[in-house]
Amino acid sequence: MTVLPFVKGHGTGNDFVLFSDPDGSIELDADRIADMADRHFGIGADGLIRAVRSANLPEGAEALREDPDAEWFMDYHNADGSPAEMCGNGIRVYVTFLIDQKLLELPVGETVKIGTRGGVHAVTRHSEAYTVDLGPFVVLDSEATVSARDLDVPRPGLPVGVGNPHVVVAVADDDELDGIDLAEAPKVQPEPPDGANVEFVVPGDPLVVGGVGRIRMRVHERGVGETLSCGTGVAASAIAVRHWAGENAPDRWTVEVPGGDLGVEIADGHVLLTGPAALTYRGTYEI
Ligand SMILES: N[C@@H](CCC[C@H](N)C(=O)O)C(=O)O
Repeated sequence: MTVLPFVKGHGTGNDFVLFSDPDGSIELDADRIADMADRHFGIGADGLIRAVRSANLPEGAEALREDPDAEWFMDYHNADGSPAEMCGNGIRVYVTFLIDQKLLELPVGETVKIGTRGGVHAVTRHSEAYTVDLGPFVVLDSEATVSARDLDVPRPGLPVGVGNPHVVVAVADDDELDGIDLAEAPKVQPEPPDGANVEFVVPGDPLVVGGVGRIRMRVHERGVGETLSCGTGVAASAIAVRHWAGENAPDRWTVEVPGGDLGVEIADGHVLLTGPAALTYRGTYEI
């Protein structure tokens, strides 16, 4: 039997189990990860993050080719055990974990490069939060149609890529947003080949206050279900609403999710996400 020490953490209520495996020697299959993430029979989390030195796994070697400074790789899996390219909330919690475990020194104001399946991302530490550069984004030309339980008719959705796939749907108002039942996965047509995270948004009224755009969002995450927050989903939502709003739309956005508020900035073709990260619990898990 192996006893695995783990830490739990969250970013605006999107929660993760994190453990350290610098040599990449701990093998966990999808079923085991799903067992650990189970909220009734396991530890419970939206995702599981393994801290591995990039040099010690094939995807990490690719990250090192992209940027030799990416010493650490965020090996991210959703609660159902599926791997994901990127997690905007998880990467802030991951950096907090590396600092906590004394695997990384990162004074306030400094930046670290982290390898992920979605490329290398720079994370900058502030006193109360982190900013992650999610890199360039894509707004796809193709329209999608999204239906969800308790949403009267299917709605148009905008496919947005921020390293992982998203489809963003605008709804009429707060009542409509709150009325959607996300216990069941929304259906996207045509079906995205690798699945998608689906965000439902209500643009603020007024949309812009003090030069900053405002959005409310709920999300159904691929491989998880409804979560209290999704960092890449927040970024995708700001990109979609900015796209719909046209030329005079701002570059800075505040997105309210059930777990709190996150900041988004679009600069030089990149999308930057700012938010908090916290470690909440330490334990051991027997394998
Ligand atoms: N919660 C994350 C996204 C996690 C991965 C996602 N479920 C996927 O499969 O793409 C975030 O904060 O970005």
